[in-house]
Amino acid sequence: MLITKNVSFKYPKQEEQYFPDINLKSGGSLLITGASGKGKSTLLYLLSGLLKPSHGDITFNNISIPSLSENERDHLRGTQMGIVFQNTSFIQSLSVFENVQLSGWLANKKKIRKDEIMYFLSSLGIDDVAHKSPEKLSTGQRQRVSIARALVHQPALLLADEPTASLDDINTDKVAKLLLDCTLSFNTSLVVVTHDQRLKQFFSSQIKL
Ligand SMILES: Nc1ncnc2c1ncn2[C@@H]1O[C@H](COP(=O)(O)OP(=O)(O)OP(=O)(O)O)[C@@H](O)[C@H]1O
Repeated sequence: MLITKNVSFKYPKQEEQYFPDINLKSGGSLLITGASGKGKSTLLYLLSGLLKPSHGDITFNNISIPSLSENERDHLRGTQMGIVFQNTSFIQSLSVFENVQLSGWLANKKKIRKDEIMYFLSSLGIDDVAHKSPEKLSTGQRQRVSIARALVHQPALLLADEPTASLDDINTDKVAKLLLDCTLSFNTSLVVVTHDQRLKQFFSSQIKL
C-alpha cells in the first residue's frame, strides 16, 4: 500500500538526502530509526505528501503522491492518513475529548461515538484528562492526545514522528501496543520514525537511516 522507490530530497543550500526504498503492506508496520539529523522527519513529510521528493516516487494504494495537486494531497492526508508530529498544537478552547472528536469529524464528516473516543483515551491512559484543556497537560500527556487524535478516524496509514519521546517506560509500552493493535484491528499500516531504542523490541520490520 505504501511503496517508495529511489526517493531523495534536497533542502535549499543543503546536500541531497537519499532514502532507502520502502514496501509496506496493508496492516504492516515499519520502524525507521536513525541518529539526529539523519532525515527521519523529512522522510515522514515526504510520505505524507507535505514535501515532494526531488527524485523518485512514493505510491499510496497505487496513487503516485508527488503527482497529485496540493489540494489532492491535502485531501488524501486528511481522510486516509493519521499523523503524529513531533511538535503538536491543539485548539486550547476545546477539551481533550473535543479535540479528538473534532479531528474525527474533519476526516470523515462523521460524528465519532463517545465510547470509541474513550477507548483510545483509556488505551493511552489519558481518559482521566478527557475534560481538561490540552494546555493543562504534561508534554507526555499531550503527546498521547495527539496519538488519539491521529487514530480516531481509523486511518489507512498512520505516520508517527517520535511518538514516545517524552514518555516513561510504562507509557511507551502502552503507546507501542496501541499503535500495533490498530494495525490488527483496523488494518492500519504504521510507520514510526524515532531514535527511541525502546521501540525496537516491538517491530519485526526495521530500517536504519
Ligand atoms: N526546513 C529545513 N531547511 C533546511 N534544512 C533542513 C530543514 N529541515 C531539516 N533540515 C536538514 O535536513 C536534515 C534532516 O533533518 P530531519 O529533521 O529530517 O532529521 P531527523 O532525523 O528527524 O532529526 P531529529 O532526530 O533531530 O528530529 C538535517 O541536516 C537538517 O538540518
